[in-house]
Amino acid sequence: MVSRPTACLALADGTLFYGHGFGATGQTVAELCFNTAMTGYQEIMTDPSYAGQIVTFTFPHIGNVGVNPDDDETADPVAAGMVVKWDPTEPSNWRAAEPLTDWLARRGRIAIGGVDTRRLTRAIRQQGAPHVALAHDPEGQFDIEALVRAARGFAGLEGMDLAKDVTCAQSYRWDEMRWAWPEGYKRLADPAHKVVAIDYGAKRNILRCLASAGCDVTVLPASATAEEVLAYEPDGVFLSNGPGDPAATGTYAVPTIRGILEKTDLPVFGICLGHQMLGLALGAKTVKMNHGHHGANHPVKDLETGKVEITSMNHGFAVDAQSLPEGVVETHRSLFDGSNCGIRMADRPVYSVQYHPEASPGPQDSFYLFERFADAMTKRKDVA
Ligand SMILES: NC(=O)CC[C@H](N)C(=O)O
Repeated sequence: MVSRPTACLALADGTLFYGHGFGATGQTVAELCFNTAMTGYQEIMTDPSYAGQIVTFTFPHIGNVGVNPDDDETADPVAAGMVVKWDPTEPSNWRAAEPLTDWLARRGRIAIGGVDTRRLTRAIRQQGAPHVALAHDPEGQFDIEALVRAARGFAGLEGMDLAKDVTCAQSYRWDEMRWAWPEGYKRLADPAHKVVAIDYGAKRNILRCLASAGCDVTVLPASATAEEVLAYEPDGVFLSNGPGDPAATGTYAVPTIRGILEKTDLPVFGICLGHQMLGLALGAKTVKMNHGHHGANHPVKDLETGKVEITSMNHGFAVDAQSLPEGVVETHRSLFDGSNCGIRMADRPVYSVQYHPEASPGPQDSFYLFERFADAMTKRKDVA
């Protein structure tokens, strides 16, 4: 139990969790979710898809391997804060460059330790991702009423376009491949395919996976138009993951994707928010889930082969499989709750998945999806 609380997590229904604050001091409001992954807290905290969310880690030992310069999925932590069971211990790992606590403080992120994360996780499941306020004060002074009011005042992720906040400001090239110990990340020597990746909040390991599958990647901001994408004369188009409500981002992303689909026969591959963008562009609908899927052990069935993949997931919205129009096939389904996890156009190499084949963290069962994208680009060139 906590001896002297220096942090307080207030749920909008008035439930309070006290604990030890670490990282930055101050107060933040967000939606609260839980992630069940046993590794990869640094990748999770720096996944841009967590913008607007505080992450409860159900795995109790968080922080024990510190943080290092290689595992950031983007330049800064993007999750709004973190909730853990045990206060982080001194890091013990050959890759550790800094303790998690210092890293969070330097980057302005608030965390709370000493929380009964099992009880909190049950509350999240029962209430559906609650709105919360998290405060850290070394003096332990909390205005509880104001905190609960702040939690209630959070507008929620529905209707929020957050991709515009986390996308790149300018286009850039990416040629770094996956980690090859002991040399570190390798550079792509001889790329076979030119790919434009639209960045709604892309994780770096997705770009590394594309490069490792033989793609010379140019990353464009989320607002790119079909004309801007096609000006690069790509062999294929990739749609990235990202935060917020897909319907809100779709207002400008969908016309771009439709333009690409109407003007070309290019292979298109999307992941997570990119999957939702493709779904919307093809005429499907997206829905908000109760508490979403966030973890590294989610079983997904490939409906075409019958094979089950263990996948990494992080999403609070989903494509409604009932809304898929004719000509669009459901390819993957969650074995936890039956929700849609993949689609493709029946007659074109245009496909997407709700989960994360780049892992980071998580199993790498689904890397074949990057190779499938590369194969589709090779095939198209062979026909031409
Ligand atoms: N990882 C992602 O791309 C998340 C997509 C979307 N923001 C969701 O929560 O469903």
